[in-house]
Amino acid sequence: MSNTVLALNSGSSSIKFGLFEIAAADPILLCKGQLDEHEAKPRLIVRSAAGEDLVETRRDASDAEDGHLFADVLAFVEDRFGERSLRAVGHRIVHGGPDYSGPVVLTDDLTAKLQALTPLAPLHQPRCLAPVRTLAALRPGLTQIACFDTAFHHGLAPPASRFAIPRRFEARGVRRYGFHGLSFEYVAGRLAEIAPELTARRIVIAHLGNGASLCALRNGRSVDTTMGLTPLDGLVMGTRCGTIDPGVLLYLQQHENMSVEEVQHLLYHESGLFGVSGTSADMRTLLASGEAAAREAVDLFVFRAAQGIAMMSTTLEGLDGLIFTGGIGEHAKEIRGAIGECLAWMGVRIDAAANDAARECISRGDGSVEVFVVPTNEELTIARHCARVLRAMATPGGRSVLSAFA
Ligand SMILES: Nc1ncnc2c1ncn2[C@@H]1O[C@H](COP(=O)(O)OP(=O)(O)O)[C@@H](O)[C@H]1O
Ligand SMILES: CC(=O)OP(=O)(O)O
Ligand SMILES: [Mg+2]
Repeated sequence: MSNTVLALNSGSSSIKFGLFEIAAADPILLCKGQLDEHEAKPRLIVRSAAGEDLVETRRDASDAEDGHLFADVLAFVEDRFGERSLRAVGHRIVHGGPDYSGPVVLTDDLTAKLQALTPLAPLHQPRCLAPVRTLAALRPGLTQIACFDTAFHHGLAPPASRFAIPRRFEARGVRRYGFHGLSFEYVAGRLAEIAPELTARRIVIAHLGNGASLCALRNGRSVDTTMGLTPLDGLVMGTRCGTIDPGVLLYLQQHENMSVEEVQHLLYHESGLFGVSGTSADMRTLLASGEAAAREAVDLFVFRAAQGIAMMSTTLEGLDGLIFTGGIGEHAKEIRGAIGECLAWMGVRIDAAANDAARECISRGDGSVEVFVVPTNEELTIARHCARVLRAMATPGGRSVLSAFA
């Protein structure tokens, strides 16, 4: 019987998962899949590690709301790998607040505490926590582990972490937290494998997906990032505005008579690529569109990403490596190419043929910045975290679960 861990990556536009065998030094992917809850007939797809279709089920929307898709995932795992093979479920939890620098075992109390952070990540936190409750109801004894997007940025310090508001608010936790940490951690680890000579240099990772953020890395650690107290700050995103004059928020409330809830909805759901194009949040649709507004939305996305990379380079006092990841970063060669052009003055030179082919290294030899495309793997990061927590739990007289990650 294998010891397995199910890693759930609940994002703003999808729930992806991977099932991993955790006996070996590094977790081994057994199968992967996706839950599409927002389709008219919510769908579960499971594929083998090599990508062959294994299972596809559809449910009525009301069944999916009641967690039946998760019951289908458990049934698949138990059927295929044995009833007691599943040792834990690891969850991507977007906001961990100020306390967590690593993964922790979820309890009812912790789940409630994390739920209270919903106003700081309204698009994500409920979507991340709903499966925790569903799985606890389906398998009450099952160990569930929270793996935080914020944890990788735990070491952020002023000035990068500080907002220019009265200090009493910082003491209450109003500061830059940063997100996409599970992705940045994976990519930083992968970079250490593919270009070890770069790890001590000045690196920016661009996670460009439905949510998008940048991370400045020094010696493999996050020293700056574009998202803030919430995943609303920084780059232009699918439906989120990114950095905006805070006076706009006051204007909307004072002169457009919008309520706080309406402003929140506008900034999280109606802005970004969707708001500027007026048609779509999906980069594929916008790139294929002939409309001027779609082109302008893409141009704004590129402009702000390039500005952000220059800003992260200021924190690092230069730039030696730039890595693209996330759905857009991995697949949209037009966006990588356009960002590269905006940053030519900084020594970024993208090789058109390598970029078209999405090779691992896409920079030309005459530039001063090495540019890579690295597919992210948040599920593997979650599985690694879970394996460490389970090992620490299993060590007789060993360190506590929490101190093992300090
Ligand atoms: N071939 C492609 N060309 C351009 N954009 C793409 C392509 N494939 C995916 N994308 C973009 O990636 C986005 C999703 O990124 P992803 O990282 O998977 O999202 P999430 O933030 O939900 O994890 C989509 O909204 C789409 O705009
Ligand atoms: C934090 C965040 O923006 O996540 P996602 O890209 O999944 O929306
Ligand atoms: Mg994602």
